[in-house]
Parts: sequence; C-alpha cells; structure tokens
Amino acid sequence: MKVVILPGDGIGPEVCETAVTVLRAACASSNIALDTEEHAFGGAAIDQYGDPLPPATLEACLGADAVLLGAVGGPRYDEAAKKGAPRPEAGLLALRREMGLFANLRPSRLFEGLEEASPLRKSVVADTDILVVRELTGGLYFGEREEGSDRALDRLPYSREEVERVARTAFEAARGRKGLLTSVDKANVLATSRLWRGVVEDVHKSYPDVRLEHVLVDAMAMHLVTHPSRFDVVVTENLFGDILSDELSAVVGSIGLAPSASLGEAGKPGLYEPIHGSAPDIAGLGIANPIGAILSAAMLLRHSAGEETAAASIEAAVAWCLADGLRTHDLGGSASTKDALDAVLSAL
Ligand SMILES: NC(=O)C1=CN([C@@H]2O[C@H](COP(=O)(O)OP(=O)(O)OC[C@H]3O[C@@H](n4cnc5c(N)ncnc54)[C@H](O)[C@@H]3O)[C@@H](O)[C@H]2O)C=CC1
Ligand SMILES: CC(C)CC(=O)C(=O)O
Ligand SMILES: [Mg+2]
Repeated sequence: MKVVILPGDGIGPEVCETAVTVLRAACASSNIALDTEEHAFGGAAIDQYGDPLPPATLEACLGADAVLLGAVGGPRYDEAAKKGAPRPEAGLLALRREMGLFANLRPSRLFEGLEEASPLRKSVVADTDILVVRELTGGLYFGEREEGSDRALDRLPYSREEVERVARTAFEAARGRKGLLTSVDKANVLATSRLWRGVVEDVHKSYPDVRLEHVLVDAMAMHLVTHPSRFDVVVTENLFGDILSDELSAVVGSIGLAPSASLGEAGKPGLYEPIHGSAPDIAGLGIANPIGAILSAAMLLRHSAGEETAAASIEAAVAWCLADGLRTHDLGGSASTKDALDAVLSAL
C-alpha cells in the first residue's frame, strides 16, 4: 500500500507523525506492506515552492493508494495572503477537487469514559454515535468569488449530479448502520437547498429500507446539543457539514478526537485527515491530541486498503486507552502527544 503523507502546518506534522507511527505498527502486525512518501503541502509548500499544492505533490497523491494529511494554515499565511500570497487552504480545496473527493465522512461517537469531557449532561450525550456525510467538492467553497474592499461575492452552486452522488454515499452508509438518514438544508430560503431536498428524495426511492427526514440547518445546530443521540447518518452540503461536524466533535468531547475520510469514485485514492485545523495556539508545545489523526489512519486502512481487522484494531486500542483514562489537555488532562502515542502503541 502506497501512502502519501502531507504533514502540513502547525500541529499538522505533530499529529501526522503520530498517526503514521500507529499506521506502521498496525500494518506490521497485520502483514500489510506499507510504503510511505512525504510531500510538501499547504503553508510549508508555500515556504518552499511558493505554491500550497506543488505539481509533484499533486502527482504523488493521484498516484497513491491513499493520502494522510495533518492540517494546513496559520496566522503567518493569513497575513501574507493580505499582500497577495496564496492561501494554504486554497491548496487543500484544490487537492480535494483534483482528487474528486466529493464525500467527506466525519464520524463522532461518545467513547466510553468520556461523558465528563462533553459539555452536555451525561443523560443527553449518552449513546451519541453520528456519521456526518459532508459534500466536499461543491457549494460555497468552490463557487465563483469576487473580493473587493466594499463588496464581495461567494456563489453557492450545486448540480443534481453533485447532490445525487453524495446522497447515495449517505444512504449506503445509513443502510449499514441504524437505517436513519437526516438530510440537513436551508430549504426555506435557499434555491440550492430546495434542489438538494428534491434530489435526496429522488435518491431515497432506491433506498426504501432507509428512513429519511429533512431538518433545517439552524434547528439542526440546536438538536445536536439537545438530543444528539437520536441521529444516525447526517448528509449535508459543504459549509453546513464543515460547521456541524466541528460542533458535534465538541459534543462528544473534543475536536482533537475527530477523524475523517474523503472519498471519490470507487478505486480512486482517498484522503484521510483529522477534522481540526493547524491549531496555531498550541503548535510546537507537544500537547496536541493525535487521536483524530490516528483514527483517520484507521479509516484509511478500512476504506482504501479494505483492511477491516487492522482498522478495527487501531479503533479498539484508542477506545481502550480512553476508557483507561488517557486524557490530553483538550480533554482536561495532562497527557502529551507522545504519551498518547505510547499508550495507543502499547494497547495495539
Ligand atoms: N483541514 C485543515 O487543514 C483545516 C485547516 N484549518 C486552518 O487551521 C488554522 C486554525 O484554525 P482554527 O479556527 O483555530 O481551528 P483549529 O481546529 O485549528 O483549532 C480550534 C481550537 O481547537 C483546538 N484544537 C484543534 N485541534 C486540536 C487537537 N488535535 N488537540 C488539541 N486541541 C486542538 C485548538 O487549539 C483551538 O483552540 C486556520 O488557518 C484554518 O484555516 C481549519 C480547519 C481545517
Ligand atoms: C478548506 C478547509 C480549511 C475547510 C475546513 O475547515 C475543513 O475542511 O474542515
Ligand atoms: Mg473545518
């Protein structure tokens, strides 16, 4: 299995290195031949090449079985962008588009022992286990943009085909879980949301065994903190999915725990990354929670290598460590990134 590693910026390299070490250990114990190749990406690639997605990095990603990414961005690059420099985040958007990664799977479940880390009451957060399926290559992030000091514009385009393919991914996922799909939109205002709702209903005809409900995004933001355990799979457009999945990660403990898999057509390489950003406020301190990145490596084994046993062994090791009291600072503890790595390796 050939995996391209994109450490990126801020805590990206810290959590990525940790996840690669766990990935290597899981592959070694399952006799999976792993070949890794690191490439410059994001701010680090701007520093080196003036380009957040250099051609050699893109070529390597397209030719790999999978890509493992840390995170990109940071204040230094935000400042430089004001003077016309490229943005690290633009490299990530371009990579998602070039790799055709239209479906972003973002699971969030309450791990045993983490009830106290949730801001919600134990009785409210208990049994929360949600898979957000976020559309990843359409909508506002990819629409036409105009930027001026007195007027700016971001367009939000969606086509039937773009909604159909991500809806199919979500219905398939719901079929393999509890059988409930919640489609989130803003159909009382947005034309794209009315298209979204209609297309999701059309796709539903092929999945009569899945229950489908529609919820408006503002109410959904509320439901996720009042009764998160009633949801199963949530499908939504790019921006709403970005926001709701960060909210949900905090509901079950911390954004540092949340992994993701970005997938395109079957047989094409997937991209795996924790859902958090480069966390400049804690970068370099050695205290970042690497679990979101480690669980992303597990998703890589499942979705890009078909290695379910190796994936499940990483997830079980993480669950065991958390149940055993492993707490990084975001979870109210004092474990370092290295402590978390050592604990997961020993559990594995
Ligand atoms: N996929 C990517 O590469 C993403 C990049 N970004 C970029 O990251 C930069 C920072 O963005 P923010 O809005 O601050 O979001 P962020 O997710 O980096 O951080 C938000 C808060 O969560 C904490 N946090 C995040 N990950 C953590 C971890 N693994 N362990 C412990 N604490 C963690 C941070 O310390 C911070 O207080 C920006 O430049 C943004 O554009 C943001 C989101 C995704
Ligand atoms: C372009 C990214 C920085 C957007 C984001 O926040 C994410 O994908 O989680
Ligand atoms: Mg985000």
